[in-house]
Amino acid sequence: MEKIIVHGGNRLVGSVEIEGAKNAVLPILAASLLAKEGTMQLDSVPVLSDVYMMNNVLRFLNVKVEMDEINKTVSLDATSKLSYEAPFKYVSKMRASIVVIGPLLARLGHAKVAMPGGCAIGSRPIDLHLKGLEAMGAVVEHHDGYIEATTEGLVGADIYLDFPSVGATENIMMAATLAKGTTVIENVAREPEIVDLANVLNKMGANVVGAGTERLKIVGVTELHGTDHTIVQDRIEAGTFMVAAAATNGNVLVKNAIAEHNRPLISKLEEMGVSVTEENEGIRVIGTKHLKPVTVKTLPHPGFPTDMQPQISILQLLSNGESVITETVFENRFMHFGELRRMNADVRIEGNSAILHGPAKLHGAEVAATDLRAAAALVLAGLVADGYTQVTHLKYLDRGYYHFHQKLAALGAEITRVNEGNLAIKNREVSELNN
Ligand SMILES: CC(=O)N[C@H]1[C@@H](OP(=O)(O)OP(=O)(O)OC[C@H]2O[C@@H](n3ccc(=O)[nH]c3=O)[C@H](O)[C@@H]2O)O[C@H](CO)[C@@H](O)[C@@H]1O
Ligand SMILES: C=C(OP(=O)(O)O)C(=O)O
Repeated sequence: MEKIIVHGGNRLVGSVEIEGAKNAVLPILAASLLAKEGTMQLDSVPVLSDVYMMNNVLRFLNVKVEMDEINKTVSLDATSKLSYEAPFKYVSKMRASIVVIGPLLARLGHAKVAMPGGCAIGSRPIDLHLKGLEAMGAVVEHHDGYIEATTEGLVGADIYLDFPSVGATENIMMAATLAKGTTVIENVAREPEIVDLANVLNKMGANVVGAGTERLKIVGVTELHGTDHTIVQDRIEAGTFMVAAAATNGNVLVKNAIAEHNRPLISKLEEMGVSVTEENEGIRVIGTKHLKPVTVKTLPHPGFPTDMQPQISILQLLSNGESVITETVFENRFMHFGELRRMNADVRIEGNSAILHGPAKLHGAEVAATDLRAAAALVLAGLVADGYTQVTHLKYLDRGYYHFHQKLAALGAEITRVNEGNLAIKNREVSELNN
């Protein structure tokens, strides 16, 4: 079984490059379906399993997709006759593929997409996506595990989202670009990835105003075309390295990180006593030996991101006293605490809050990643634990982090990724692990 093996105790020092954002590139790849003319040329595309998966969904829909992993580019040509059906085989592997439904409906008037189902962190329904599409005139049917939406032509509508869902905002925004008339969506998600998608759509010829605010106005146009775009930087990957620096009492420059996108995290790090400074080249994080406990509550942007909750919980465990973390976005995003208890973490769960007692003396153990950010958090815990930590179930990590252990190793971590039985395991590690 593949695993990451970390020997804790090293300070992280140096600088680290951050990739383009997974959560921006996935809907932007789906947006290529809207381009009747020309090709899309994307730069700063992160080399992640989720990107391969989305590329396969698009290929199945008859988009020509070429990815260059070395240069981190993807070109997409959706000018041929497209198919309207995204089957279970692909959709079941990645929830985010549900964002093809809005563009397919807008371009073809027909979309048939397998139900994405729930996943580890919560049930994740798509009722808000569908309500928005129905308000624009789509007829939605559920049968045999599929959602089938059809329309004679989408029309602009006034839509209010009960919750500022990222995926629903993206799906409805993309559908509205080719609808007849004006669509106004209120209480929309305001994440930087929504802004990146709106920027791409406008470059493709759409008329989207208000991205980054609570209200989006989209005036429908008749046709969209391909464009060039550089994917916005991944604030969650940047945040993960900021936490890694703070946890190891290190000194790390997170290159080109955008402070504006990470305000809630920066504010919490400063409250804990960590030094965070904006430099010309990025954000420098310098740790402290005496982390202060803090209270954290996850919220839609610009609140504290749920995708940073498992990672910051490691800092809370290391801080001196009682910290609380409350998860309000997903109902089942505390699974990493079960694994962290194996490493001697003192955590009590009360409803949607976790009460953490520090400073924890974490011990190395064999732990299993339960989802993407849990995987990152367990590796971070390993960086500060006594002895060796082995993290398994790395398919989750690969959904969202490129060269994670290599980047940590370059900063000074003692970390390796191995296949059990692979000769790449250093003899010293093997003998110590057997003891
Ligand atoms: C690929 C991508 O961009 N993923 C991000 C996106 O996921 P995703 O777009 O799935 O997240 P949403 O913002 O839609 O979900 C937030 C909450 O709303 C609920 N909900 C959502 C839609 C709906 O129709 N009905 C409903 O009840 C969900 O169950 C969840 O509890 O935003 C999340 C919240 O910031 C992030 O954690 C994910 O990393
Ligand atoms: C939950 C996440 O992603 P997804 O919505 O793709 O599952 C994440 O990026 O932490």
